Amino acid sequence: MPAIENLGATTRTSPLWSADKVTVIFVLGGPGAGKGTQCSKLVSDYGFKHLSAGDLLREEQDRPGSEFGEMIKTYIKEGTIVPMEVTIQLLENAMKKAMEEENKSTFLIDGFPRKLDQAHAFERSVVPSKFTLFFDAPEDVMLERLLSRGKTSGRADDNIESIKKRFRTFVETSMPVVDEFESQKRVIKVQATRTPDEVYQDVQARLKDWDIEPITLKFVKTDA
Ligand SMILES: Nc1ncnc2c1ncn2[C@@H]1O[C@H](COP(=O)(O)OP(=O)(O)O)[C@@H](O)[C@H]1O
Ligand SMILES: O=c1ccn([C@@H]2O[C@H](COP(=O)(O)OP(=O)(O)O)[C@@H](O)[C@H]2O)c(=O)[nH]1
Ligand SMILES: [Mg+2]
Repeated sequence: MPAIENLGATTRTSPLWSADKVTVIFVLGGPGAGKGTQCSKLVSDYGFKHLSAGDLLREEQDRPGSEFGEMIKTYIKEGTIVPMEVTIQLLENAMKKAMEEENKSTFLIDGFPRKLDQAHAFERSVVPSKFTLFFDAPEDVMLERLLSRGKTSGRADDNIESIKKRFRTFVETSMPVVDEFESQKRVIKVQATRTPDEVYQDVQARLKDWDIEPITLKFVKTDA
């Protein structure tokens, strides 16, 4: 991947792609709600391309020579939102790559947009989203999951200090994004407290309402 020396994505005044050609489903929910877990399930059944904004930021943070590495590290540890120019450029680059190399056109964008300015800039300059899949869980459930993930994740933000800050950012900065999409009737809200499989059953049922069906592999019987 080229260095993101070109941060031009957000300066565009019209979308790079049309929503007829490229489908974007935003996946939101508090830290630990299970976004990544549900996205993995969707990838295998629906053939979507899964792009986690957090994973792309961590990858850029660790890329030798990145001019953004130190900045990203600080924002992640503090649970605050990295300036949108960086995240949107990383997402656009990854989308382009998946279109060219894997022929993908439907994207699950996980953990983004976490702030209203990002939501507006992405839809204005990259592509309007179709809807948002929102995973709802109370903080006590999310806290327990994150502390448990922290035992093996190696993530600098899966500790109690960072988690508290992330919860605060979620309530103050990210929920307004969900509320705005909700007011536009573009949110599928799923209760995320049950087991991963039970949550996934709900997700599948709700996607059906939007005419989104799993990929079915057809086995044609042939005469031997
Ligand atoms: N429905 C669930 N019930 C219990 N644990 C879950 C559930 N969904 C995810 N987890 C676990 O909780 C942690 C956070 O899940 P993850 O998918 O990484 O959430 P997010 O991407 O929203 O932060 C992981 O350790 C994951 O295995
Ligand atoms: O659009 C984004 C997505 C993530 N982050 C940062 O990356 C961290 C981890 O995000 P991730 O989605 O990986 O966390 P999760 O919710 O899955 O635990 C966040 O707390 C933010 O600091 C950000 O700045 N902008
Ligand atoms: Mg995640």
